[in-house]
Amino acid sequence: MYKRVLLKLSGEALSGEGGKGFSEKTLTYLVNEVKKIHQLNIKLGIVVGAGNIFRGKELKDFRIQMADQLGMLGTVINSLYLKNVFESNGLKSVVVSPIVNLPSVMPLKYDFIEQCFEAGYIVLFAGGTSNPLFTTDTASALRAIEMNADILVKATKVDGIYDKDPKLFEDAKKYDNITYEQAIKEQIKVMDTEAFSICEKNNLSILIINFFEEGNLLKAVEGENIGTKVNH
Ligand SMILES: Nc1ncnc2c1ncn2[C@@H]1O[C@H](COP(=O)(O)OP(=O)(O)OP(=O)(O)O)[C@@H](O)[C@H]1O
Ligand SMILES: O=c1ccn([C@@H]2O[C@H](COP(=O)(O)O)[C@@H](O)[C@H]2O)c(=O)[nH]1
Repeated sequence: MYKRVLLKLSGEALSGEGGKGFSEKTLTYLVNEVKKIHQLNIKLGIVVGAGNIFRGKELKDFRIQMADQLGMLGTVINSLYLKNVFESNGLKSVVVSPIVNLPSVMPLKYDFIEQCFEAGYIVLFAGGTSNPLFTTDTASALRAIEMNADILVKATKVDGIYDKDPKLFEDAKKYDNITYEQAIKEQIKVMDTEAFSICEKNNLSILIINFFEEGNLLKAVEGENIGTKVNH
């Protein structure tokens, strides 16, 4: 079983697949899935995207530098939203981010994060990398390494990495394992190349799983053979 896990959630884990905003049904599902792993006493960090609010590239009339700042703020909104939902359901959590100074957001400090983990808090890393022109995939790779995670679990809308996009091609073939090098070379779009590259340099395994399949998160943390594993 993994002891320190960075979970990357799509913004759609809050809205439902393809949706915008927040869905009570999806959030209840999310809380139940997270509860199953939190009770194993693992140190859990979460990076959440903002596809349910803004993805920079979707704002066509904006310069990307500006649009991405809205996207990063979207991740702060989602993290605060999640903190509230978690706490209403008995899950202690803290939001950390270098990009905003709000009463419920703490600065990102390694010693503080470690104290939170020791006290059983889920740490929500908000604000992406703090820089436009990136996405929360890259942020999750950075934060995973900063928190010394054993694994980066990307919980998304597909059940792993395929040789082509399985949402577009019915004949796409799934990989159980793939190297970082192959993922980068084949320009696999399920995760940013930057994220693959950071994980490769720091020897951090990635597991891609389908978030919307009940029990998957627990199976992933327990080391079951699901999804697609990316390593050397
Ligand atoms: N080779 C591939 N294998 C698997 N999925 C792929 C592949 N190429 C493209 N995809 C697509 O990548 C998508 C997942 O990446 P995407 O960036 O949309 O999700 P996310 O990172 O979970 O969301 P968000 O942008 O909200 O953080 C899948 O829904 C899938 O359609
Ligand atoms: O480091 C970062 C992370 C994110 N952004 C912007 O936020 C949105 C939402 O993140 P997703 O990973 O797409 O869910 C992203 O599209 C960027 O616009 C950023 O600029 N820098």
